Amino acid sequence: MEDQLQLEQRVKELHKLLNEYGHAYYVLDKPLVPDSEYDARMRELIDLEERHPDLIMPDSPTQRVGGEVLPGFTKVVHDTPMLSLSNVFNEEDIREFDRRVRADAGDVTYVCELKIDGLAISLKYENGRFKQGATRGDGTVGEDITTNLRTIRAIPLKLSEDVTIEARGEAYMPKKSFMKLNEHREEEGLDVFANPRNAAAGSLRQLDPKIAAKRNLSVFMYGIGGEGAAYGLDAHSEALDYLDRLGFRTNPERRRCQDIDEVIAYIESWQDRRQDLSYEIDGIVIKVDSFSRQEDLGFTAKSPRWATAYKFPAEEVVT
Ligand SMILES: NC(=O)c1cc2c(N)ncc(C(N)=O)c2s1
Repeated sequence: MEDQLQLEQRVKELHKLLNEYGHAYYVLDKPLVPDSEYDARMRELIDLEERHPDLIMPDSPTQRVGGEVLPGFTKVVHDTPMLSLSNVFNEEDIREFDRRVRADAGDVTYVCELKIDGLAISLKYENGRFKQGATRGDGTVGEDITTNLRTIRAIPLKLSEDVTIEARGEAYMPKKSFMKLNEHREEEGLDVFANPRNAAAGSLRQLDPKIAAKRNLSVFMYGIGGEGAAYGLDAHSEALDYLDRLGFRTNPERRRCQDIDEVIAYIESWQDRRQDLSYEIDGIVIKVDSFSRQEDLGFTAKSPRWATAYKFPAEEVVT
């Protein structure tokens, strides 16, 4: 008869190990141990929980893939709207955006980020634990896809601090996973997905989380819902670093730019390099960094006036 206390101790140790290994592998893309070691520890935890179901905790790494198939998705009203971005298409538009920003807010610095071609999501945590995940929907009302988002290993079930926060970002399917998925679908005589964004959206709209779990989705988180100032943050770049510290996956290619010339140089540097990325991007997001400058600028009916998205010219499809 194994000692109950020793069992609980070992389960806690395995949670800690698997969360550390998982964070390093799925969030930082820097594995700490070979896959064989990760799998062996996961196997040990699954066996322990099968023999002692009383030891199964809701945030155990084994509990990412829920059992039940949902009858449908319930609606979620976002605490603050998930707005869309205005678009710019060339250098003249970008300079005009900068002129308008400086007319109302004076000299500003910007943050440039890769615009991930996936679907926007909202993740809510209470006291550091993942509680609810939703799609953007129409910006005001989205769908509760918590059970599907729990299967994405780049989404932490428990944060490094017991904070109550909403993180916003993009769920996406890596290019390699997209190619493999379409090969399988072709072999099975199923319709193929037109692009990774549709494949990611289709995967997260599955009512059976076991299907979403097999689609190898990932995320990049890029904002905090509500007032960043509530967390003692003065700028978007600080919010991104805070999301990192909490355990979220953020995109490492972000760049703070002192002026619009640096923004334009950054955009030009990605014009051709984007095909080297393991995920699709459809542009570059440009944001005024300071939250107080953002407040000076405010919003139009549907978009922030302190941000815009430069869209790459559509790639000519080689037929
Ligand atoms: N619609 C939006 O507000 C955004 C959409 C996206 C996107 N698809 N990818 C990256 C960012 C970002 N890093 O801010 C944003 S922001």
